[in-house]
Parts: sequence; C-alpha cells; structure tokens
Amino acid sequence: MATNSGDGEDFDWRGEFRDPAREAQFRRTMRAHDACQLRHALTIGAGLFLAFSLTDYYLLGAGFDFHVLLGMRVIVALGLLLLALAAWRRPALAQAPLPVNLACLLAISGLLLTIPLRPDGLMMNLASLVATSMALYLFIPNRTPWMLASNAYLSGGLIASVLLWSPLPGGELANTLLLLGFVNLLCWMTVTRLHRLQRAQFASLVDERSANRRLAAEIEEHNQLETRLRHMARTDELTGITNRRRFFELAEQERRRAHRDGTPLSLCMVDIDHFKDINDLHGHAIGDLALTVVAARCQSVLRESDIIGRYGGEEFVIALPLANLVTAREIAERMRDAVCRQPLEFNGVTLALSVTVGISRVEDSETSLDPGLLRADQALYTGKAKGRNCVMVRPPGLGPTRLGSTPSAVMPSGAGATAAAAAPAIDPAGGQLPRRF
Ligand SMILES: Nc1nc2c(ncn2[C@@H]2O[C@H](COP(=O)(O)OP(=O)(O)OP(=O)(O)O)[C@@H](O)[C@H]2O)c(=O)[nH]1
Repeated sequence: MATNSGDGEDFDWRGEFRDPAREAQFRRTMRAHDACQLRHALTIGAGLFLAFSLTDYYLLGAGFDFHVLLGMRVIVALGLLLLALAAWRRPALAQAPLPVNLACLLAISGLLLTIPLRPDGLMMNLASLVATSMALYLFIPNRTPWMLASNAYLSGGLIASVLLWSPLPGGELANTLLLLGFVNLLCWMTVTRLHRLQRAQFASLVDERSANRRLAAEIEEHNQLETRLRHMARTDELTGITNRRRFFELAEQERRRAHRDGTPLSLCMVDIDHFKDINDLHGHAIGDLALTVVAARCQSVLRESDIIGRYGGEEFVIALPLANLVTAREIAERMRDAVCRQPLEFNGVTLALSVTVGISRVEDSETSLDPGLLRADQALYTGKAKGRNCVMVRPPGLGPTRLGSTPSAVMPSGAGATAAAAAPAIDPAGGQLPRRF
C-alpha cells in the first residue's frame, strides 16, 4: 500500500485517502475519537441552542411567540441530546451518514425557524449562521460532501428566510452572499487541510508500525540464526553430539573443577570396530547411520553431567565427572553392551555393531587433559589389538589392562575372544579410588 503522505498525491479532493481500503482503515481507527467529538458537539450545541431562550424571553416577553420558540428549542435540544446519547452507546453511529446528518438537519432547521420567530436584525442572523457554519465544518465529524450539503441548506435557508420575512436591498443581499461564500470557502479549505494532515499523520504512524514490525521480525530472525550458528559451532552435524572443540572446552572446565574439589574425573575413548568394513561393504550412508546410532546408544547410558563428544572419524570421547576407574569401567561396559546388544537394521541390511573402549583417570598432578587422553587412547588400541568389543583401562604408570571380573565385561566378541580370555582381569582401582558420588 503506497503512502506518499508528504506531497498529497494519495489524497482526493475531500482530503481523504484515494485507496478505499486505507480510508476504511483510517475511519475505523478514528471511530472512538469521532464518537467522542460528535457527543461533545451535540451536547454543547443543544445547550447553546436552549440557552438562547433567555434572549428570546428578553426580546419577546412571556407571550405566545416565546412559548412556541421555547417549545421548538426544547424539541431540537432533546433531539440533539438523544443523538449524543446514541453515539455514546454505539460509537459506530458517529460515522454513519444518517444519524450525523439528521442531527445537522435538526440543528439547522431549528436555527432557521428562529428567523421568523425572533425580531433580530440581519447582523444577528448572519453571525449565528457563520458560527453554525464553522461548527458544521470543524466540529461535526462528517464527510466533506455532506458538510457541503448541510452548509448549502444553511445558507440557502437563511437567504430564503431573509427574503421571505425581511427583504433586503440588493447591495446588502450581495454583501451577505459574498460573506457566506467566503466563510464556506475558508472553512472548506481548512477542513480539507485538516483531513489531509490527520491522514498523513496516520499514514506515517502505520508506516512506522510496519517498519517496527519488520525490524522486530528481523531481530527475531537474527537471534534464531545466532542460536543456530552457536549450536552448529558446538555440535557435530552428523551425530548431534558435542563436537571436538566444544568437548575440550567443557571437559577442561570439569578437569579444573575436579582438581579444585579433589574429585575424580575419568575419560573414555570409544572406537567403532571394523567401521571401515561397514563403509566398504554397505556404503558411506549406512556408515553415517551407524555412527549416529552408536553415538545415540552411548549417550543413552550416560548422565546429564557426562560429556560425550565426537573425537573424529568413528571415534568418540567421553568425560565422566565424579567417576573413578571402577565406575568408569561400569559405565563403559554399559555403553559397550548398549551398542552391541541389538544389531542395526536398515533397508534389509543387518549390521552387528560393537565398540572398543579405552579408559583412564585424570590425575591431580596433571595440568591438562592430554596425558589422560593419551592413556585412554593407548588402552583403546590395546583393546583393538586384543580382539575388540571390550573395555580396557590404563592406570597411570601401568600398562593397559583389560578390566572386568564378569564375563560380559571381559569377553570380546568374534576374533578377539581367544586373546581376551588370555588377558589378565585386574581391577587397577584396587578398591582404593573414591566411588562416584
Ligand atoms: N561413513 C563415514 N565414515 C567415516 C567418517 N569418518 C571416518 N570414517 C571412516 O571410518 C573408517 C575408519 O577406519 P579404520 O580407522 O581403519 O578403523 P576400523 O575399520 O573401524 O577398524 P578398527 O577401528 O581397527 O576396528 C575409515 O574408512 C574412514 O573413512 C564419517 O563421518 N562417516
């Protein structure tokens, strides 16, 4: 919707919007204001019209003419007050042509009737006409064609009454007509200008509001984008878990907390077994799916406070705050079990999945995660060498050790079974490490 409110090109001769939809929107917005203005105009008009009964009495005395005039004034004033009441009850009436122009007709007729009933001079009649004309243009919320019609009725009625009841010399009549013409022209120009100004203000308000709405939508979009970018910067796109960079940020915070509080922090390196074969045999799409499933299965056995991240390729890394090696082994076993318990079935392909896990504990004396990760990695590769699908631990200062006294903890699947059976089942924690709180 074009506005162009500055140069007036969008307004018609009445000072209204050329676009009917915009004009209707403006009028809807102005409804309450128009109803209030009409109420005030009608109430003040009724009061003033009735107040002139005092001058009627002064001029006419308490005779028959006075009572006729008084009766007429009361009827007109009551009519105006009733319409004011109606506009108060139903504000929409203030913009309906019928009630508004009925009020104008009543007021003008009442005024014209005073001319034959009161022995006023021409000047008095002219003064009341000018005042009424200005009120019709400026105080009654009416549309321009109706304003012009009301004023034509007022001016025509006055001239007819004057001619009928107190004929004027030609010069005075011409003066009266010129004065009336001037008053009407002036008021019409004023009211048209007023209409344009009101609408121009409305148009810029509407433009401002829609600009604000656009701005708010852009800010919202920008915020969403920022949140998405932040999420993307922290998340591994394929698996949906924390990416390597974010993992190290969070795990480093946990290392510092553990160091400060004297609590244990364990690390797990998890690697999918024979992942290259999955890719080679079934394609990268199935390989990607296997990665996602393994990540989800590992995550499903972890607590909220544990941090799982994709280390790279088919390798995951997990930080387990408040977990010593015994607890870490239990968690790693749960993870290993969650991964291999159920084969992955997709599009007729059935894949047996398994992982090898290497575990280490971050020591108090260590000032970074690197030594712990190195030990977990060494344990992982020992697990691979010993047959895969198992959990291995690498305590500080010792060689990697296959953990678990229960068969499920130590028994590797497939080719590694023999090697696994030969491996010592030692608990390096030796019951010395604090349990997970
Ligand atoms: N589909 C898929 N494959 C990946 C992705 N990242 C790494 N890989 C593949 O993962 C495979 C890793 O193979 P290897 O390092 O030989 O390990 P493996 O086959 O799992 O053997 P083991 O670890 O010894 O059991 C390589 O073929 C990589 O191309 C990935 O995001 N999607």
